[in-house]
Amino acid sequence: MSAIDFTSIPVLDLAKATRDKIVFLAELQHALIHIGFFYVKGHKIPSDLLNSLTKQTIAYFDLPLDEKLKTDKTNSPAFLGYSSLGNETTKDKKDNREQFDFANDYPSTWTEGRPIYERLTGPNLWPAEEVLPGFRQTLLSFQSQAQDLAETLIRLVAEALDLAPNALLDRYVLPRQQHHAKLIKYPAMDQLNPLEGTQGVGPHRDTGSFLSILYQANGLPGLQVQSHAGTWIDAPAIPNTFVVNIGTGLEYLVQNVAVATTHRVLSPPAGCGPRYSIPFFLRGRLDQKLIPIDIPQRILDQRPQTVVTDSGHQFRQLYANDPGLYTLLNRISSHRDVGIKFYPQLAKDHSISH
Ligand SMILES: O=C(O)CCC(=O)C(=O)O
Ligand SMILES: [Fe+2]
Repeated sequence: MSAIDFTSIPVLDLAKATRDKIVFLAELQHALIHIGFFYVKGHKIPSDLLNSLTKQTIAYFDLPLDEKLKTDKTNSPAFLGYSSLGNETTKDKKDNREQFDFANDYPSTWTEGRPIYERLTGPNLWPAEEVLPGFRQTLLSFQSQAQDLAETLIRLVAEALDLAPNALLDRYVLPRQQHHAKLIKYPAMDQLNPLEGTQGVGPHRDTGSFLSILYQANGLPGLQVQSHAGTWIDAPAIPNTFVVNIGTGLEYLVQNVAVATTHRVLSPPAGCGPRYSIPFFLRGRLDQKLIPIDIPQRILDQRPQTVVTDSGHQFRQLYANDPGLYTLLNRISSHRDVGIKFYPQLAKDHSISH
């Protein structure tokens, strides 16, 4: 076990990043190296926008199934749109959540002969405006503000590791890159088939991304983070904050000195109603190999020695060598119906079946 383990998740105040930067960077450095998770308060995303986002999220999932299926992911080679309850798996176990994936609204530009992962960039599937007035605009506004926040944070992450502020952003994140976000609904246990278990989403590390920013929209508990010793620590919703965590891409790039910590979501207890949450994932560019960067030795020396994980996930060298193909294969194995429809050969070559 490492010398410094954690029993709770720290709250960092972004306002301090300008007011008292040295202290802020020291707190951030500690969170990156020893926890891999932190809350951020003092951000600039207006609460009015977040309240509208929560309302739109609930309204979307309350639509009749046939309306939601008009935006079904099986219509999107970019894996955007709706996936129904139990349609996603983590480590071959069914997750009990419904989702709507969205991203910066870009057209698809892939043509035959271009790298296949370029098909991951493509347009959103929106419900008709008259069905959910304001939905599209609210989500895109959140998407753009969450991206600004993530870019601010990744600059501060670089500084906290004694790198130049733009060392990560300029090289590894493209200005017009398509980043994903999603609306998620986790039904409470009394709304699920008892045989389905209590896995909202199973233990995992965020793969194929650098930073995740999570808004716990209606304040329900369920998110848990695994300490180095293997204990599950609650990460309850704290008003006016986001939960931030590190993805495996960034972990690899910085020689494991920022940890991509394992986490999971338990279905809400019976009687609580559903949990709604909205993560945004800052993705590294798909065409840029990941080559670990130089980090000062005094920072490397602080790395935890042993970290227990229930994730089962091993870093795959393919991610570093070909982030685009890796990201695509990851999406195919999480959403097999979409993968088999649009990428049958790849799914076959990698033994991905229903
Ligand atoms: O919904 C949550 O609270 C966490 C979601 C999550 O970890 C994920 O989708 O990667
Ligand atoms: Fe996650």
